[in-house]
This record gives sequence, structure tokens and C-alpha cells, in this order.
Amino acid sequence: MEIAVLLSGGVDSAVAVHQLCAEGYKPSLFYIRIGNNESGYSDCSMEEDLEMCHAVARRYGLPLEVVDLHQEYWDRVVTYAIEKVRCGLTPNPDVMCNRLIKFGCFEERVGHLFDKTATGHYATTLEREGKIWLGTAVDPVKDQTDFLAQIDSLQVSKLLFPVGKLMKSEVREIALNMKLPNARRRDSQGICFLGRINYNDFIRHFLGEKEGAVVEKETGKILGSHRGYWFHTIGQRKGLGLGGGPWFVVDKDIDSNVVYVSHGYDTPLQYGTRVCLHDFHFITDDPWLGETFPVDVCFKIRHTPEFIRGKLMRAGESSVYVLESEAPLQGIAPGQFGVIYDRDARICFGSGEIRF
Ligand SMILES: Nc1ncnc2c1ncn2[C@@H]1O[C@H](COP(=O)(O)OP(=O)(O)OP(=O)(O)O)[C@@H](O)[C@H]1O
Repeated sequence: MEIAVLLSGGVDSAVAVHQLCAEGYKPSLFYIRIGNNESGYSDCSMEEDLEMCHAVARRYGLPLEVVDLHQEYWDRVVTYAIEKVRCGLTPNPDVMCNRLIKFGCFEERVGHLFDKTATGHYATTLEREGKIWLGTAVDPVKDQTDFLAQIDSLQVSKLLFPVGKLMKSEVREIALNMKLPNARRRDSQGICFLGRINYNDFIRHFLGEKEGAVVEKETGKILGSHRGYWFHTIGQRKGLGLGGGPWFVVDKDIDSNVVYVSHGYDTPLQYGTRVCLHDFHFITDDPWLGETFPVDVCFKIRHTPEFIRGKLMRAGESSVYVLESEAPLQGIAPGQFGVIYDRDARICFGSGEIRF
């Protein structure tokens, strides 16, 4: 079997290489370059990543190739992110990067020459009724299936996750025992360029600044000013510049460029139990065909270790689903993905974009 490994320079994908070699495979290694760009942003950690990748390749005597997907990333992921922010939404570039770049453009360019593509993601795959499903990782704290919740059935059936059945501590231990060059390296912030730069600078570069009011939601009182609703996200606490906090962003009016806040940890305006998921995407298949709604599910509305319990309903015949959470949810941010799992949080079925 011919395997391509996506190698990042981090410890997880290095151990993925080790695991495959220990099973007798001779995978080919690929580093995806998404780097400096015309706008003057540079990413210094990239050179270090690449050095680590070369060291891992040398250690196992495997070929390493750099695949430049910089333009594709900017055309697809950055454009998506900016458009969402412009509409007042909170995008998730990591989710889109996996779908469009790591398993999209890479597959078209290189991956199609291989039987399987392996990564260091904390996730698993499992077979049920003759189909391959995306399974959660053994280490619940490291589980990354929420970042993979927009991939499709072809992608999932081709993927290998050699570290998905290991705890992070075991991964580190393997790396230390094998004296891998990056054994002690800190965890990366993801491939996404957006995770590595100052987010506000990046947004400012594309959308500029426009002063607007910060208003207390309950009273309508103007408390201060902001430099553009696009710098603020629902659920945000830090960076509001208001005294006497805590203050939380609870709403935004993009037409009038107003950011609404509410005071205190227990302000009810911060919480909700109902989440609307639009354009719902099933990774492998619709598991609820013929079932009576609501169905019991687990879900996440952001990257947290906890899976939350709730009930899912379909809104008519459309691809809109409504989630009713058992526990109050803090800061439901439209634009983020609501990721749905089975009731035992073993299988990730898919995701939809949160909207009001
Ligand atoms: N620049 C890159 N080139 C190739 N593959 C990458 C790159 N960045 C990330 N990946 C792949 O995606 C996986 C998940 O990346 P991410 O940065 O989200 O997580 P991570 O758990 O910190 O992984 P790692 O420790 O391997 O960096 C990596 O393990 C690797 O397989």
C-alpha cells in the first residue's frame, strides 16, 4: 500500500510516520507550504517546521517533498474567512483548510497518486454497514474531529490517523523514546496561517477600521466605542476596553456597526440552548434516514474537550437542523460550525454552520 503522510514539523505527524514505519510501511512525506504572501505577512515558524520535517525524513530514510498550496489557500480559505467576517460571522478557517486544502487541493495535486493519506490528527475511522465513518479519538482532550467535520466520504475513506488511538502522553513518550527531533516541541497552532498571525492585524488589512458604539444590550446605554464590528465575536470577553467587567459581546448589528454587550458572568443574554445549523453536511451518510426526530446526539459548538448532549430536529425537508442543548451554551457564535456526534460521542456525523 502506498501512503502519503502530511508532515507538519510537529510531534503528532512525526509519530504518525513512526507508527507507519513500525508497521512496515515506507510512506512518502509531504509538507504543505502556506507561507509568505503579497500582503507582507510572514511566518517565521515555517522554516523551523520544514527543518523538523527534513530531520524526521532523514531519521526514517523517507522522501520528503514540499507542496506549495499558498495561492490555493489564499483563494479559498482566506477568501471564505474574510467574507464571513464581513457579514458579521465568526469563520472557522481550520475546518475549511482541512476540507479544501489538506484533503482537497493536496489530493488533486499529489494525494491521488497514493492509496492512503495519513495525518497526525487525533481522530479515528471505523467501518459500519460497509461504510467508513469518522470516529473520535481515544484521547478526548485532543480529539480533532470537529476540525474534520466538513470532509466528505471519499476523503474519510482514504484517510489514516495513526495517532488517533493513542493518548497525547503516549505520543510524546514514543517521540522521546525514539529520540525524534521534535519530541519536546510545543504543539502547533494548526496549519492555518490565520492561527499564527495577529488576527486583528489581518482583519484590519482587509476590512480597515470604522468606529462604532459599544452598547449595553439591556439598557441601550452607550458604554464606549470599537473600531469595527468585524473585530468582535459573540461570546468575546477580552479586548473590549470597558472597565468594571466582565462584559461579554452578546449581539452585533452590522448595518449600524453596533456591538452589544452584557454585564456579568451569569448574564442570561450570554446563554442559549437552541442552535440552528444551516447547510448541514454529512461526512459519510445521513444516519437518521427513517428515524423519528428528535434524535439524541452529542455535539460541540467550538473546539472544546467536552461533548455536550442534546436533541436534534430537522427543520422541514431542508438541510437546516435545530439543536436543543441539555445544558445552557455560552456564546453561540454564528459562522462557527455545530458538529454532531452520535449519543456516545464515538462517530462524528457532520456539521452545519451556526446561524440565528
Ligand atoms: N504545513 C503542513 N504540511 C503538511 N501537513 C500538515 C501541515 N500542517 C498540519 N499538517 C497535518 O495536519 C495534522 C493536524 O495539524 P495541526 O497543526 O492541526 O495539529 P497538531 O496536532 O499540532 O499536529 P502536529 O503535531 O503534527 O503539528 C498534522 O498532524 C499534519 O498531519
